[in-house]
Amino acid sequence: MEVKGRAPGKIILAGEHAVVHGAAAIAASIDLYTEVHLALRPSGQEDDLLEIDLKDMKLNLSWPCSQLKEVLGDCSGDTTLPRLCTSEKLDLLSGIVAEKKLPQENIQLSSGLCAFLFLYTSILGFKPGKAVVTSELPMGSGLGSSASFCVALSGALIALSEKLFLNANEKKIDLELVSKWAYEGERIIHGKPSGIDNTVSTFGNMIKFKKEVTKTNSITPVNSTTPLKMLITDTRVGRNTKSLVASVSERALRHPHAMSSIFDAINSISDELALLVESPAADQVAISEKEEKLMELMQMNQGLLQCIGVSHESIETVVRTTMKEKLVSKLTGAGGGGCVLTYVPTCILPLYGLFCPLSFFLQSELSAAVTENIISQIEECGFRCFTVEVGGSGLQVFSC
Ligand SMILES: Nc1ncnc2c1ncn2[C@@H]1O[C@H](COP(=O)(O)OP(=O)(O)O)[C@@H](O)[C@H]1O
Ligand SMILES: C[C@@](O)(CCOP(=O)(O)O)CC(=O)O
Ligand SMILES: [Mg+2]
Repeated sequence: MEVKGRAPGKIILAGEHAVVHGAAAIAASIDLYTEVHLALRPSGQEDDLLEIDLKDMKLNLSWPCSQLKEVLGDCSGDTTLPRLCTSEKLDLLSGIVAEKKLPQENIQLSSGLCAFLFLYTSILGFKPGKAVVTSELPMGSGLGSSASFCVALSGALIALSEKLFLNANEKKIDLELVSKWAYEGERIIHGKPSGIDNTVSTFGNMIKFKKEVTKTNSITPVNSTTPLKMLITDTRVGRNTKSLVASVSERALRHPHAMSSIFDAINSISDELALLVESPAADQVAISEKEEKLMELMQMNQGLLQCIGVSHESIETVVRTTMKEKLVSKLTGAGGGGCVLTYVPTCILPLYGLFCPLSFFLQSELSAAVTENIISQIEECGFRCFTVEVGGSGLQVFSC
């Protein structure tokens, strides 16, 4: 039996990092995906391998299931109750991955491979199988590649374990369950994730997310009344979410009152942004007012992200370059390099202090010209720009 899981990456419009500390954040799925194709090997065959083929990295690794069983011990359990990977188990998994002596340029994949082995053996046990992984997302750059990998993989694993596509089984995939397993994978990669990335990758669209300690997380759909056009700049500066999240927590320990005020301010920005995105705007004047407010909120959020220490010279370069054209940018995801969002308003003229009741067609022509100009200036700095569709579908699982 073979299945394929496909899950999107994401952008965070407001609230990254603060969300780990209990503030609200707004995230939306984007139309860039990770796919995991999973096939079980027929039982009784000589090779009892568990194999992973990371196509984009041209990296193929395998482990005999008998060896995994010997090292990891019993992994069985109720698959409907996602389990935490204990630190003892993580040490065992890290040892198994370290034996493969990954080339230095791929060393950051170790945590992803530990997450793979943990999720596979926890959900399917030691059944021999093969996973083929491809992704359109730049890895480690703030667009949620780790979550989309964990969600696509968990979706495929649950579908296989529940034999979803066999014998006219009409049971639908349990998205809550997939998201919870993916969260356990994210924990291995991020250390202390909020859960926003696996949630938006699983369910898609745009959400307001707030982590709760004693009860279930609060997840509210945000229904945008206007399409949001985002330009993304990949600064190509590598960084690691786990260490950035840890550095913010350390700063919060050093300056608890100041940091908690910043998290509160970010919480208010997320609340306001969600209301704004959902508010109707009947005419060009209302639309342009709404867009200006949105840009102001993003600008304030970027300032606060700089305050908590997660901006970077490359991010500031993009912020300054777009500011020259009166557009606003903020980092997305963990920061420290990675990707930057630039909001491209539909009403460009009011930004230049001009108001003219131009037709929508002329406005969008102008907006395209301004965007092109900005892209060429940003790319001159050695960065890469692309646009994305915001708020599409979440996890999809297919039978192959
Ligand atoms: N397709 C993939 N295959 C294996 N591991 C992956 C894949 N995508 C992401 N990862 C893991 O996630 C890590 C990047 O996650 P992270 O630092 O959270 O950045 P982001 O989620 O923003 O891309 C990678 O270093 C790797 O360990
Ligand atoms: C910084 C954070 O808010 C988002 C991290 O996103 P990414 O892994 O950088 O795509 C962490 C989290 O919420 O888990
Ligand atoms: Mg991540």
